[in-house]
Amino acid sequence: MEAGRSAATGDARTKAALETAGGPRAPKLAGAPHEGRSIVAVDGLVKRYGEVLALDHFNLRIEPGEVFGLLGPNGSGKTTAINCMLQLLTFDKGTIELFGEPMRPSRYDLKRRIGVVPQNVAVFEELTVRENIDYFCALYVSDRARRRDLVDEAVAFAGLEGYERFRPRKLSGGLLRRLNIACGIAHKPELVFFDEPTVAVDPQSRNAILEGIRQMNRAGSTVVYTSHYMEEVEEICTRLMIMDRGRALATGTNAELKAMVDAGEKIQVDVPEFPDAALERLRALPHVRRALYRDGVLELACANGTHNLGDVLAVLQAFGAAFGRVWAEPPTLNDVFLEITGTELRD
Ligand SMILES: Nc1ncnc2c1ncn2[C@@H]1O[C@H](COP(=O)(O)OP(=O)(O)OP(=O)(O)O)[C@@H](O)[C@H]1O
Repeated sequence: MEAGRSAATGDARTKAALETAGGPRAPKLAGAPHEGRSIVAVDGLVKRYGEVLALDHFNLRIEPGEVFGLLGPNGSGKTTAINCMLQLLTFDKGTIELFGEPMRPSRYDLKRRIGVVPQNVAVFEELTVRENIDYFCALYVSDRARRRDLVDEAVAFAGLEGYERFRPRKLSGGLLRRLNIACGIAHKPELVFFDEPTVAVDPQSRNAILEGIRQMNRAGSTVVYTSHYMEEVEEICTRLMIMDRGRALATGTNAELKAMVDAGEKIQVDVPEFPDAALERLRALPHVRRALYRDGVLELACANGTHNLGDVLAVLQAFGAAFGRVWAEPPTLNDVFLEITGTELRD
């Protein structure tokens, strides 16, 4: 699902935010305890939309301080999982605890500690950038002076200085996305859900968004980040889950996931001429799993290691084989996904 300018309405977010904040007059509550407990704990979650099984006994644990990635192709259940956790959707089975407490639609004390950046841009067209941020911040923070500071900080955080008096329709797609983020995080939540925040944004805005998320995390927020872009998840997430068809397929750090499967480093070398004996020597290297030579290209699949390329080039040199372009690719999360599901993660 792609966010678009046509989706720029504050109504959806207001509903979510009011639900989340419990309204402007919701009581200010002291932080509930969650020391020593997962900040997110989901067990056996089942969600059906009629015939469609969107979440199939889904389990999840996220610890305080993590940038946790939910990575899966379109339709794998990422948004459904988030919306269930936020109690914006009812579900058929399972339990959800946030901050160590059972999450319920009426738990405004928990909802106030959460920020949500929804997949579809949801801001008010008739309000300026600053008014939009202030509006959403006011759902959580009633003190005007405090709010002024928070809005200033959110404007700076999202790189929206100079645009504060603009209405959303005057903003580029990337700036609109940044406004969407500023509206979701101005109240400085402890736990923030970002649902595919970089879909359809330019590279500059994308980098600003990812850097902003890192900063929030350094300042103490736990982040849940959904994406179908594996490069982004690899870049910013401390741990991640690969999802498909409503199920958690694998969870771990980048390195742990790659170590779980047989995916190794791929090496290709352009070699105009290559003797069979050299190919045999390559195949005898302990970390080389497969070596093929065809159409002037040497293709190797190696176990993960640090000296793969050096060892391969040393064999080429020993046989006096002249070589051209050299290309090496470490294993990617796509390889992990491919190995588990038999299909590509990329759309
Ligand atoms: N309101 C709905 N009614 C019926 N089916 C739905 C609805 N929302 C989602 N689904 C279905 O539930 C499954 C999970 O969808 P969901 O949007 O949670 O996936 P996603 O991983 O967030 O995908 P995307 O990246 O496209 O947003 C899909 O098969 C989707 O078609």
